[in-house]
Amino acid sequence: MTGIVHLGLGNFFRAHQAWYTAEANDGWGIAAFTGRSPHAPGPRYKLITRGPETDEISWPGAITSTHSGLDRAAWTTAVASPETAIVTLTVTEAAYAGDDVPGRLVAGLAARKAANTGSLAIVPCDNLPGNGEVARRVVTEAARRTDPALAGWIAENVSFVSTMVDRITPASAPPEVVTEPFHEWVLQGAFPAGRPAWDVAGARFVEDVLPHEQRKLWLLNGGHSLLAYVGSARNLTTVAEAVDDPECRTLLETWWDEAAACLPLPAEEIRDYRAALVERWENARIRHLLAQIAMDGSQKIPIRVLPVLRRTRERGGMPVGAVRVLAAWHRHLHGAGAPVNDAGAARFASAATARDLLGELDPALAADDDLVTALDDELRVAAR
Ligand SMILES: NC(=O)c1ccc[n+]([C@@H]2O[C@H](COP(=O)([O-])OP(=O)(O)OC[C@H]3O[C@@H](n4cnc5c(N)ncnc54)[C@H](O)[C@@H]3O)[C@@H](O)[C@H]2O)c1
Ligand SMILES: O=P(O)(O)OC[C@@H](O)[C@@H](O)[C@H](O)[C@H](O)CO
Repeated sequence: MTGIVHLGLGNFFRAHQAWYTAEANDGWGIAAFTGRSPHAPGPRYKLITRGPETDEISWPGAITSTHSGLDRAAWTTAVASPETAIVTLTVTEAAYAGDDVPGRLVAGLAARKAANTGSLAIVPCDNLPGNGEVARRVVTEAARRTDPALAGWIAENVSFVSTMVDRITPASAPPEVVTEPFHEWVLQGAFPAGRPAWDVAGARFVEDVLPHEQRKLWLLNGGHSLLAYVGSARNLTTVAEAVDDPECRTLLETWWDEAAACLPLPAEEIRDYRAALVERWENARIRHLLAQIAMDGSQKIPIRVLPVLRRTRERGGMPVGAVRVLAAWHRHLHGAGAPVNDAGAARFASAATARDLLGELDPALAADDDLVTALDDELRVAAR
């Protein structure tokens, strides 16, 4: 049995969802489609689980076939197959803002409706808050534009599962995938046609994924973005270098204090998570490039940094850590540190003042004079 169709055949998928499925070892397999590449690499890959001192090698075997994402016929056939119960996605944050991925999902679901092969679950695994709800919205809107009856069928037959996914997996040369020992997967939502026993490998199925998602997106991903912009401007190359740099570390702790104050979680859980993050990031045998994390900041800053900034302002505080991340990101867009690799950057880069930059992010923030002054001061410091 195949059971799972995946879109976005990248390293994270191989180290995470494909690994969990292999560990479940209960007969499920994955037909995996590349996101954009016309050439599909083979299904076999070597997974190097890289601890601080040793490597563990495995060859997870859950991927049963691979296909080019440009092969629309293979895609619609796979989604429509009566064997398929789940569609998983790793297509980057930016893809949810475009037309291509929603369009492909709609084409697959239209074929499934026509084949009368029943309900299924769509499981996005990108670092987006409420990724299931985001997928539901963009897919439903795309379906409504072409076929309102299909939108109705989707509402009745497709479950959009929201997930928090975590396993640091830097870019590496295929067929080798390097990942860390730590892994986490928290899922909220129904699987109307069944699922693998991913819980065997530690996945958790919860009623409310939100606090897990906020913990990860703000502390881990927000911390990553901070290190990427501040650290690369200080000529550092990797996360391990940046977390050991006193200036980056002080700012990171300031940001973490601000984010922690906004998290609906017990203090000791947050303290342990922060300590574990430092340990994970200090693993210098994982070469995680700041330049990779710096990519697509226009998609990442609004979800990793702004929620904490807004909440802190609502309580009357001044989030100095968040403000410094915004200033470092703006400076990055003007040439400091890692190269700019972000199709959505232009409008933020051309913001000439602190008020303009905040206005591009959220007009309500641009009306906050104290925040504008704080960011203005930081932009001046950063420009020196
Ligand atoms: N790498 C990690 O440590 C990690 C951890 C947690 C979550 N994630 C999530 O997984 C995503 C993929 O990470 P990765 O490390 O595998 O990256 P990757 O670059 O190896 O893979 C990205 C995949 O997305 C596809 N893609 C990109 N843009 C697309 C588009 N517009 N339309 C369709 N497909 C598109 C690519 O073709 C590729 O298959 C990340 O963006 C992130 O949201 C990654
Ligand atoms: O993968 P991205 O580009 O969304 O973000 C870069 C990193 O912050 C991210 O990959 C983390 O390493 C990952 O989310 C850890 O699970």
